[in-house]
Formats: sequence, C-alpha cells, structure tokens
Amino acid sequence: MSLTTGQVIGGHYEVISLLGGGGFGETYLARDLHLPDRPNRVIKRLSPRVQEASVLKVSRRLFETEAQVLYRLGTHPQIPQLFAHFEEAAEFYLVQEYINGRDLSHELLRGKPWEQFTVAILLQNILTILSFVHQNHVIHRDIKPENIIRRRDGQIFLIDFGVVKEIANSTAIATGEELTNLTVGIGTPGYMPSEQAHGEPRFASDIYAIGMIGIQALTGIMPSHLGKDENLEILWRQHAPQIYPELADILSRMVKFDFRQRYASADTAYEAIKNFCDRFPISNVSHNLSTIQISSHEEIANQASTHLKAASPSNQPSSNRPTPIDRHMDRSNGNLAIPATNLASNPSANPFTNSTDNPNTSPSVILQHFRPWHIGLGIVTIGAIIITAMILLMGESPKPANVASDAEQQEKALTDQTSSAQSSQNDRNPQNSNLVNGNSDASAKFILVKEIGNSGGTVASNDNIYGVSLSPDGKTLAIGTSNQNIELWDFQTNQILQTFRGHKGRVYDVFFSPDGTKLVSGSDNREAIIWDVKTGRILANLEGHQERVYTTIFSPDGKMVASSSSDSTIRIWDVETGKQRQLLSEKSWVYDVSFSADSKLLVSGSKDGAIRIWDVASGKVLKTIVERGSAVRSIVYSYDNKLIASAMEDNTVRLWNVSTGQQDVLTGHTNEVHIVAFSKGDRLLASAGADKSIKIWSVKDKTLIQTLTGHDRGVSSVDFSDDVSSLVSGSLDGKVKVWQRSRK
Ligand SMILES: Nc1ncnc2c1ncn2[C@@H]1O[C@H](COP(=O)(O)OP(=O)(O)OP(=O)(O)O)[C@@H](O)[C@H]1O
Repeated sequence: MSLTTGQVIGGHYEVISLLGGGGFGETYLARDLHLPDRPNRVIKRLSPRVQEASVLKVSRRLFETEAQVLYRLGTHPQIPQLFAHFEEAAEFYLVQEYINGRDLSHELLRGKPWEQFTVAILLQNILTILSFVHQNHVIHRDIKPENIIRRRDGQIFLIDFGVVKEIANSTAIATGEELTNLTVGIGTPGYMPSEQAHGEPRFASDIYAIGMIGIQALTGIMPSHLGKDENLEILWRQHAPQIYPELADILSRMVKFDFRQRYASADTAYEAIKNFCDRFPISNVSHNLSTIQISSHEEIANQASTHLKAASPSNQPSSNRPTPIDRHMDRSNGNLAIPATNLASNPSANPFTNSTDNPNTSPSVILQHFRPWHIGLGIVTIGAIIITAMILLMGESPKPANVASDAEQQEKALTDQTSSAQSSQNDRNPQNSNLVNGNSDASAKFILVKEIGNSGGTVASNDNIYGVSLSPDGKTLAIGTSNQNIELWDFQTNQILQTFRGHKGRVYDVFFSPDGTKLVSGSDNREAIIWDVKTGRILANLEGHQERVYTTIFSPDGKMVASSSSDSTIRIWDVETGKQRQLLSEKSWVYDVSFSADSKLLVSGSKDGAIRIWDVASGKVLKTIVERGSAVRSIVYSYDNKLIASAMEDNTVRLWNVSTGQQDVLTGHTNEVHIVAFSKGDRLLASAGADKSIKIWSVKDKTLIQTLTGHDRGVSSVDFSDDVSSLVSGSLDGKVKVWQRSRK
C-alpha cells in the first residue's frame, strides 16, 4: 500500500507527495519535521515482495549493504546525500537529499541537437561523477537522462542508485571484467548495452549509457530510434554531420557493441574528450578594434580537473562533505553544461532565470572569491600607477621586467608615420579628427600600468576574459566574461560602472558603437545583443544564429552589426530594427569578421582557412583571398583598407595586400595566434594568443617592436585606445591589463 500525504514515517518524515514508483518500491517527497526549516527530503521505500522471515533476513542484509554504499556515494557533491536509512513495518526506507531541479529529459528534446562542445562538457561532467561511482566499485546500470537532474543553479546530479549493488570481486574491477548476479531487469532500453541486457553489466556498460546520452544530444534523436549496422554498431553519425570526426569517433567508441572495445574506464573516456577539447579550442576571434579568443579547452581542463579531484574517493571522505559554500563554488562548473538549444528554445529551462539563485551574484560568494593575492595585486597596481606618473613627469621610461629585451633591439620602430594613414584615421571617425596621434614619438613603448576588473566586479579568479573594448572616447572599458556578464569600467578611475546581465552563455565578444552609445555582444548561447550603454537596457536581441556567436561588431557607419558563428554563417543586422539584413554562408566556423572603413565590405576568416571579402549590400563574395589553409582565428581590415591582418593557428601573423593578394608573414609567436588589432592610423599592429604574449609590430617595416608579457594564460583580446596611448589586453587568466605608451 502506498504512503499517503501527511503520513509520518520514521518518526519525523512527513510525506508530501508521491514522486514515482519503480520495480523496487516508491519514491516520495517528504519533509523532515525534526529540523527547524523542515527541509525537503526524498524517501525511497523498498518493499520486499516476500515477507517470510528468512527472506526478510536476506533483504535486511542486502539493504544494509546497499545503504552503506549509498552513504559513500552520497559524499560526492553531484550525488544526492543519503541522510538516513531505517526499517519500519518490514519495509525499508532511504532518506535522501532532495535535488530541486529538472531531469535532462526536459533538455534533450527531439529534433533539437545540442552544439558539440556543449555536449562534450556535459559528458565530461557526467564522466567525472561516474569515475567516482566506479572507484567505489559500483556500476550504476541505469544512466539515462531521467536519472540526471540539473539543479536550479545548473549543477548536474546523478540519481537513482536504488538499483546499484556493490561489486564484491575487487580484483576483477581493475580489469573491468567483473560480473554481478543482481542485475537482470535493471536498465533502460536504448541506454543499456547488450551485455547488460544479458545480465552481465560491466563498468563499460555505464560508459555506453553516457555515450548514448551524448549521441542523443548531438542528434536530437532518441536512442531507441537509431538503427544498427550489420555488426550491431549504432548508426548515428549521419545524423550529426556537423560535428568533428574526432568527437564522433569518441562517441562511437563509447557505444561499441563489444564492451572490450569501449574505453576501459570513465577516466579514459573523460581524457579522450578532454584531449579533443584541447585540440579543438572552441573559438578564437578578433576584429578591428576589440578582439576575442575562446580557448575552451583551458576552461574545460580546469573545471573537469576540479571535478576529478572532487571525484577521488580520497578527497571525499564523508566527514569532508562539501559545505554549502563548496557546493556554491562547484555550481559554476555545472553551468557550462547548459544546452544552448534548450536555453534558447525554452527559457524556463534556464536555471539562472532566478537571479537570487545565482551564487556568483551573492556578496558572500563574491567574498569567497576574494583571495589574499588580490591585496598584493592592488598594491602592485597602485605602485605601477605611481611609478608611471613619476616617469611621465620626469620624462623617463622604466624598463619593466615584463617588457622583453627584443623591444630594445627594435628601437627604430614606430617611425615613418604617413600622412595618408593619418587622414584615413580621420575619415574613419571624423569626430575624432583632433585626437592626438600617439605615434609621433618614434621611441614610445608600452608599459604595464594597471589591471582592471579585479575587485568590485563579478569576475572571479577562475573566470575568463574573452573580449575587451574601449569606448571611442576612451573613458569606458567593456569586458566580456565567462560568467555571462558584461562589465563596464571607468577606464581612468578603475571603478565598475555597470554590469549587464542578460546573456545565458559565456560572453565572447563586446564592441562599442562608433558613437559610444551602444554596445553589441555575442555569447556561446547563440545570442547577440545590442545594449544601451547608458541604461544597460537591451535594445535588440539579434536572433538567428544556430550555434555560438564568436564575433559581434558595429559597422563604422553605426548602422549595421555583423556577427559570425560556428553555425558557419555571418549575419548582418540592422541596428535600428534589430532585423537580419543578410545571411552569408561559409563552409566552416567563421571565427571573425571585420568591416571596411566605408562599411561596404566585410572580410571574414574561417576555421578552414578561408579568407573572403564580401559585398555587404548584396551578400556576395567579391574576392576569395585564400580558399583553404591554416585556421584564421582573427581577421581585421587596416583603417586605410589597404591591408588585412590575420591571426593564424600556425603561430604566424599575416599581412595581406588587399589589391595584390600578396602576403607578409610575421613570425615570432611560439603558439597559436588568436587576435590581431591595428592601431588607429595603421602604424602598429598588436597580436596575441596562446603563448600568453602580446606582440607589437611596425606595420610599415613588418618588424617586431615589442613583446609584452605578464598574462598567466592565453591572451584573448586586445584593443588600442583611439589615440594609441593605451593598449588593453584581456586573458583567460581572468585579468585585464592596461599598457600605456610612454616616452623613453
Ligand atoms: N534525490 C532526488 N531529488 C529529487 N528528485 C528525485 C530524487 N530521486 C528521485 N527523484 C525523482 O523522483 C521520481 C521517481 O524517482 P525514482 O528513482 O523512483 O525513479 P523511477 O523512474 O520512478 O523508478 P526506478 O527507480 O525504477 O527508475 C523521478 O522523477 C526522479 O527524478
């Protein structure tokens, strides 16, 4: 007989409602009357079918054993905690933590495939939990979307261990060859491999189930609707033609018919996905004023290694169960797994719509992110400002440690300023024609003067900066962050001015309109948004991209926005109406685009190496400069439109002559180059990327002037101030550095 609402069991658990019932009993939502705030609990009732004393004795022993396993498993931050177990009236009860959220079946919608890196992150997340489960000698045996709950704050939980059994044979565990005798009938068709269906589940059976969830996410097709080939392998790849073959290979291996051909452990499957993410960074883009780079592998590695550490049994003794604060901190990892598709199509599924639930916004959590070194950083920053001020007063230039000696070898740089460049600068932004052109000093160099955004904002130490953009008047700095926020900072006083909240994914790009009144931004959640800078109001949601948006830029006339995406399209939008004007189709991810000064042309750079010039009005390709080659991470028109600079994955920077197609190859970076930016007037070119350095080049001489070092991770974005007195750099290290040009 079922329990009824209001019934109290175990002396203090009051039944609220029936959540469900499986072959082993029922599951109820209840509240604990003994605790002050009467917290919700999940109660599982296991009813032995036979009430004979001898059978009950065996059942009791099994229940006791299983409860001990569940206590252990519940020490993982992504598995519900087991609070109690008891027997009442010959029935067995488990009292578990209630996970307030929705299971993944609400996100894995038919016909709505997820973006591949979102899937990769989700799989890594689940595999880290599975690693912990397997280290505890447990095969879950029923991993499916219904048994993965996403809590309201975004964290993923693996549930339904009612069917798990401890595996006795520990020697077999190491080989992955163990059997268990309590398995028949457990599992769900579609997610259950053949060996499990035949009563012989293995650790690799759980890997199969996770692989099938990945395939479901990538194809939008229910596993039971997928066919099999003559070798009984799942036929699925043709349903996800857009994904990297390398990722497809990993998924195919996870779901191999023969369990011996699957990954040997959750850890090895996890490693394979991690390596994939390392090899294929999500995106890197740049444009003519502000530039961005997304190198998700670094984040994924960090997040996942955090999970793996947490997953290690030695790190998870029950006495060390994460505190509520730990769990808050852990939430940010779960956040990344939110499917773009789902969030866009089903806003109610967004666990962050309730801002009070977002741990990143609560002062206590911001305080949690505060570290002693922030004080040190503040002192260093203040010191740097004072020293710089003294230097400027005395007309002296320091030789900071982070300015490489090659800068000194390039003393002759920054010469030969051409008047044509000056006039093109003025053409491009007439209201700025009286700006001082900082290039008149032939020996000027950039030195680090301060860092922005380290206190008072929302950026935590493990967040990444993807985009920086200086307003045309040089007073405001916009920062696009991995925590989904855009921050506006007073560039002079280093005070935060505003935080724009509205993106539901990592903000990959930010860009001011030419008059500085608007900002456009793009995110990995397919969004592009135009904001009113003064009020922070959303002026337009630019809806259409099917995958992450790498670049969002205004045309120099301020009338259009161009956006580029991993959906292999470039879209041109009307700023006034927010409507799409043009859809330009590429053959692979478009990392970056840049407008010509007259707003009539657009140059694009893509993952397959294609560099094309498009006619904005007609949407036609006017010229293909390169058809295939090294991936182009960033592309930018010079202000006089005579040159195009590109940042390449082959560690080079290239300068293309637009009329002849000839190129100069600038070498010096020791890793992928992710961004390039011309200074106004086209005398300087800044490049930066995975080698953590920023290089300043003389455009005329094609020589290296200076190398700026100091960032701890890849540099994602750079922007010159219009008067070329400052250079701002943002990095995956979560820092924004300001480099000022000083007289020597
Ligand atoms: N710890 C939990 N927190 C929140 N909801 C839970 C928790 N455990 C189970 N649920 C929810 O309770 C419902 C019933 O769960 P249960 O585990 O009994 O699954 P079932 O599918 O009905 O049975 P079976 O165990 O046979 O799979 C499901 O909707 C599940 O999402």
